[in-house]
Amino acid sequence: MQQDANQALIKIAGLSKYYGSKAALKSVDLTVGRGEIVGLIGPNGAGKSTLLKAIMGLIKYSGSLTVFGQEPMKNRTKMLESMSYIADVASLPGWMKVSDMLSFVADTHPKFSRSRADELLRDTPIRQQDRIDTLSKGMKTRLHLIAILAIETELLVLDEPTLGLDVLVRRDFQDRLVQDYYNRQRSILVTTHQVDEIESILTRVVFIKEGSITLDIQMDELKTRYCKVVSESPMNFAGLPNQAIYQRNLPSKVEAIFMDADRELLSAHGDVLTPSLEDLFVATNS
Ligand SMILES: Nc1ncnc2c1ncn2[C@@H]1O[C@H](COP(=O)(O)OP(=O)(O)OP(=O)(O)O)[C@@H](O)[C@H]1O
Repeated sequence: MQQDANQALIKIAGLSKYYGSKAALKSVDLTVGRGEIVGLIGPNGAGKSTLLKAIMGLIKYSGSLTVFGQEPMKNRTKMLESMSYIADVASLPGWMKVSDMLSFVADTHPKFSRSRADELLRDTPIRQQDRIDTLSKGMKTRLHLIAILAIETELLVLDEPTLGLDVLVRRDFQDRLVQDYYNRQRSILVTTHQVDEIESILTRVVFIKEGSITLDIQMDELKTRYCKVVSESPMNFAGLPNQAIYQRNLPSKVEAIFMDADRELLSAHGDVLTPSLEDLFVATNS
């Protein structure tokens, strides 16, 4: 499924998903293009996993959804040749040895590189002869990520990929993702609650809340449109053309987040900084 460079890999319009009378997704529109690393960020129960499952053709939905121009539920096998997915619950066969599991993936996935997997594995304490059920929870997740990283697909869909991993391994995984992205022009759609850690590798962020997308913005644009004012004394923004979208009063300082505000006017009130993704997430979900 080779596509031309400008074609959207994922195209979603008016996507809704109901569980009984409960709406998990409400008319979601989202397009993911080639070379993008998109972070799908939202509070618990926002609909992130549901959206990824729809993209993977694992659940029924209403609305329009194509991946590589195909409907996932109808062309799942073909679609999986060009994309890889890791769910938030790692499920590897515990009775297998690591080497057998990698051989199994090699036999079943045409784009799996066994030599790449072996190379990645050498940087970990996991040995080829280890039985999977003797590995710690974090090591199992790590093995799963290695298997996924060694599949050379154009699109990676990752649901909470680093859950349960220590900070060193999380950082290593993110660095490898970026290397792959720059080297191979892959696209990545990733959900995570580790907002602050993922921030540096994203090109775009999508906030989702109660089944609806509340913000969809390139990281560069986010840095120019939003700012954070920090002051050690109480701030009074009365009279400013833009009011803060969020204010946090701490014992030692006051922080306020603004959108499309005049930074020069704000500088009279405190230090004007670029908000972190976490700041923005809290501001838009409070
Ligand atoms: N199989 C299901 N049956 C009924 N309701 C479901 C099912 N799966 C998800 N939901 C509901 O749909 C909503 C969205 O769930 P989803 O798992 O997509 O959230 P999420 O953003 O991934 O949350 P988290 O960050 O906690 O993993 C929630 O209200 C959830 O209870």
